[in-house]
Amino acid sequence: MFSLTVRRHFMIAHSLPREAFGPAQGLHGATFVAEVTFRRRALNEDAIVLDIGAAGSMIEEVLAGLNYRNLDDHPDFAGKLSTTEALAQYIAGAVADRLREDTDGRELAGLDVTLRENPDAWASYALEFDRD
Ligand SMILES: Nc1nc2c(c(=O)[nH]1)N=C([C@H](O)[C@H](O)COP(=O)(O)OP(=O)(O)OP(=O)(O)O)CN2
Repeated sequence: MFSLTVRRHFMIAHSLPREAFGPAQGLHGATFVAEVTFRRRALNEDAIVLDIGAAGSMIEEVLAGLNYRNLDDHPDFAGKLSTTEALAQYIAGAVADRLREDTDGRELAGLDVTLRENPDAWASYALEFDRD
């Protein structure tokens, strides 16, 4: 299995209104580093998993919908907790949607999104693609 990872960052504000989150129940900001790993069983005819530039553009498109937003007001997170884990799942789903629109992208085996909150804490979500 081959993999390619491309990294970008984005900034958000949000609150996590559950007792478990202590001071983070209040509105606070976060700068996340998003690492998206694309997995592929066999390289394409250009001997790559995916073009790095194309992968970066795809990630930027997805993150543009989150960057500088207060996620408490974002319709996709209405009634949901925008935890690092939930954000990783959301980004993975949105990147997967874009890959499905691309003939070569449909050949991928899956992807992983790792979101780093800070150098000591991160969360990941893995998606395996069904092949019919
Ligand atoms: N599993 C997760 N735990 C926490 C998340 C998360 O997304 N997933 N998020 C937060 C807060 O948003 C923030 O990032 C950190 O809050 P904070 O209370 O400052 O940090 P800690 O929980 O590490 O420290 P405490 O000692 O509990 O205050 C929190 N947790």
